[in-house]
Amino acid sequence: MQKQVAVLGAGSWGTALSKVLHENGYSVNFWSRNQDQVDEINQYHTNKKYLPDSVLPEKFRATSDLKTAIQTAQVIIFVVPTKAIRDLANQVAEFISEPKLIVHASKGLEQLTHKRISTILEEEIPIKKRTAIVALSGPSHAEEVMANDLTTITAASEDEESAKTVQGLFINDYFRVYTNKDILGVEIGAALKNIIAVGAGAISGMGFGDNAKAALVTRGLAEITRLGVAMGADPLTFMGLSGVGDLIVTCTSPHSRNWRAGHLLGEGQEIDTILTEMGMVVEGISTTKAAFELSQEYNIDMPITDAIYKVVYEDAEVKYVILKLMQREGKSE
Ligand SMILES: NC(=O)C1=CN([C@@H]2O[C@H](COP(=O)(O)OP(=O)(O)OC[C@H]3O[C@@H](n4cnc5c(N)ncnc54)[C@H](OP(=O)(O)O)[C@@H]3O)[C@@H](O)[C@H]2O)C=CC1
Ligand SMILES: O=C(CO)COP(=O)(O)O
Repeated sequence: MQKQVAVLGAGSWGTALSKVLHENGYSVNFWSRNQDQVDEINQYHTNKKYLPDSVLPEKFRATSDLKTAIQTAQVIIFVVPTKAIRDLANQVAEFISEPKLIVHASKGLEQLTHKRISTILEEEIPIKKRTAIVALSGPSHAEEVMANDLTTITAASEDEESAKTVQGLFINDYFRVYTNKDILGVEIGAALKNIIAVGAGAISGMGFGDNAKAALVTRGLAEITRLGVAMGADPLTFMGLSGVGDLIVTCTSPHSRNWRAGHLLGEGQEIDTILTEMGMVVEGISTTKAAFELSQEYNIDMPITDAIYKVVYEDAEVKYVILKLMQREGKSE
């Protein structure tokens, strides 16, 4: 029997992933909570708010009926902002009558609990209602996937067979999927790279150049790895797609909302204004607080996260904290 896949969340990434699945021949229950958006997708084949320059395949359909989307699917993919995952998972669990493969493609840490997304899903979807949990992550701007630009990504799970199932769902000539057993490392890399991307945008907004960008990416990778390893991740995971790969893509591209938010911060705008005007999720802002608190809990030195925290949560001037980073005592690499 051909698999039916529910994709929950019709922002830019949910739309792009649904398009890949549709092109791979799967039946996609593409769910949005917004009926106007569902009507736009079904009638005009566009999703103007989130992907203004893209056109969707003509036969592609969306729905606002969550219950049917869940009940007719064998695989359920969550692609909503991290802060929406717990509540949505709780609703979804109500509709599950037989075990489903649970996947998520979101990148963040729950702000209050500091929990990873797979942990939230484990807590909200009872074990008898799921076969496994897989995280799908890697360097992948939705806009480029919509244009069939070449993309690589990783499917991470403690259950290797389920990771391979997800690999099989998505892999095609322009979208290459690897598997990885270290879901903890993959989720930590995915969440924390957004903080470094805010920093990369900020130094660009302040007018600094490529040397500064390279410094931030490299030292950002070092601090992400330090925390990830302390939490139990394999250090090599951070050399992969969800570590250095995603750092490169988000720290060097105006496609990245995290980079764009940082750029505006660097130009001197206020964070609240930036987030209101952006109208899309900027995960790095809430993850900064969770990562800052985790760095204290694990007693890990994370100077870049600390700097961004001071700007976003303590109103420090961005120029001041970036220059302070350079004035720290000399260290061994
Ligand atoms: N964009 C990208 O290129 C990539 C994004 N990601 C990750 O994917 C996740 C989603 O990002 P993205 O699609 O870009 O986000 P967007 O901001 O583009 O869209 C968010 C979507 O989630 C929906 N949503 C928000 N809150 C809720 C809720 N409480 N219940 C149901 N639906 C909700 C929004 O609906 P509404 O319009 O009604 O508010 C919207 O459809 C993030 O964690 C991001 O880091 C990962 C890889 C690439
Ligand atoms: O995660 C992404 C690309 O891999 C998208 O990053 P932004 O959320 O910053 O746009």
